[in-house]
Amino acid sequence: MHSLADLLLSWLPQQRWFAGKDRPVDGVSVVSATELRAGDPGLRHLVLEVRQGPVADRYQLFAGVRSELPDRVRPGLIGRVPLDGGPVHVYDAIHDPELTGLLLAAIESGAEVGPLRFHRVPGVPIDVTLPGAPTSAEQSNSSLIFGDAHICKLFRRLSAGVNPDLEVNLALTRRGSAHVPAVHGWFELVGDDGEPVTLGLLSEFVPGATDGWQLAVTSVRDWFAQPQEPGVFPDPALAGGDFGGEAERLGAATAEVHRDLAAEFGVSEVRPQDLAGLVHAMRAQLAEVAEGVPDLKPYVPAIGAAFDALSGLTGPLPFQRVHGDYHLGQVLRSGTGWVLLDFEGEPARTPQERVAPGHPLRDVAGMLRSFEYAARFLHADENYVTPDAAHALEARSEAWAERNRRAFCRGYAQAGGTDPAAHATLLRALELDKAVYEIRYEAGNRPSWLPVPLRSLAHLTRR
Ligand SMILES: Nc1ncnc2c1ncn2[C@@H]1O[C@H](COP(=O)(O)OP(=O)(O)O)[C@@H](O)[C@H]1O
Ligand SMILES: O=P(O)(O)O[C@H]1O[C@H](CO)[C@@H](O[C@H]2O[C@H](CO)[C@@H](O)[C@H](O)[C@H]2O)[C@H](O)[C@H]1O
Repeated sequence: MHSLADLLLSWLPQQRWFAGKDRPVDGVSVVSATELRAGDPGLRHLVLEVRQGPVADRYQLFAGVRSELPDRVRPGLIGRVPLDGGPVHVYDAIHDPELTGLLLAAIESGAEVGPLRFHRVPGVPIDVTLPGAPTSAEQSNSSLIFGDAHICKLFRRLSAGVNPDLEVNLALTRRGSAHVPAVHGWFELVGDDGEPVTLGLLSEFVPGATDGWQLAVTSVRDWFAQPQEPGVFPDPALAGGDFGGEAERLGAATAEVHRDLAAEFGVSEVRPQDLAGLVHAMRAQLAEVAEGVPDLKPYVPAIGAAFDALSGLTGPLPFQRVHGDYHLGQVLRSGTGWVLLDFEGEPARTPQERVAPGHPLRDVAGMLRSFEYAARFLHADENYVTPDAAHALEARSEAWAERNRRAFCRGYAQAGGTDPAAHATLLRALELDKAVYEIRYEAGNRPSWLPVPLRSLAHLTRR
């Protein structure tokens, strides 16, 4: 029988949340194990150290332990291992409602178990009988939904310190922002040095909401299905599932959140001549990603030129705390408006980079990239679009992306954000930088999606 570490070697790279799929895993070890429940089923919190070449990343796993495995838990199975004197099944406990409830109970009671500390925001009622079920969302971490009351995000790859998602959400909740779900609690691991490592965030669940990605892709499908009279290109505004109005409102919500972030975390003025560090970082990422993904190489000169053009900017630039990884999957349309999620920054960046102040147009650029993704991602699905049809649909994709880009930027500027139209050089460099990041992200996390950002580079670099 294999050891748990051996089983994890092959199990981890199959998980959506595992961020190192572009490199072989050399070794896995358990560096912290905390028993949250003894018996059958049992629950242990594990911190795993995963070694890949010179890099060692830490991931967390809530490991369920059972002698017999019910079918509902089977999707999380890691394998059978010798433990506590007998062979037992070990599995990812997010699939086991008998165990997920223990997390909510620990937050409710403010429990301390070994190095784990659970916190509850005072005054928030928590019904500990609610079972937690995993979401089916396309995401980098894992989340559990408890009834229609709470959602608990388990950060998978761990980094030292307070996670920026918790830090920013606490600040915006305190400010009474209507555009973030209220924080209900969190939990962390406190190391021997007293430093916390945020492990999870419990937030208000926004019921009946749909995320921006689903809405946008539905709109794109409707638009692709819109009939066309010979020689007359249809107006995307007249398509049944038009997203333009929502894109404009999303732009406005984004500007309001930027205003609140500036008020909470401050604004510093960066002189154009001080942008050299930023350009250097953009160029370094470009070189690194092109090395790993040769298909990026033909675009390197055009992208590099767009970065260099930043040296021609004039006037001080306001830098502030931003979302940092802004896209359509990070926004929910609730019954009352747009809600922003996941202020964790880009998961493929270092913790320092994730919290570094940036120009607010960085988020605008992220969302514009997302419109490009939504407009073209169906092209990568050969069951939906044959290579010939993909060519014919390109004009439709272009029109959809353009309409929603404009609407979003209009909403953003009208609500008081920096006018994107007046900062074309900066916006272009930020958009290309985001596209390069996406190529790295897709190679490491979802290799089958790699053609999506690669294909859109042809358009971006021609603009
Ligand atoms: N407060 C919430 N209410 C309802 N659904 C949510 C909430 N927070 C997250 N979700 C759902 O979970 C998905 C992933 O959340 P997110 O915070 O972006 O996680 P990740 O960091 O793993 O990408 C979202 O796209 C959304 O569908
Ligand atoms: O998991 P996070 O939401 O923190 O962000 C990472 O994963 C995203 C995908 O889940 C990725 O976003 C890219 O794909 C989206 C479609 O799935 C698209 O809307 C985004 O524009 C595109 O960047 C994101 O880059 C990554 O950091």
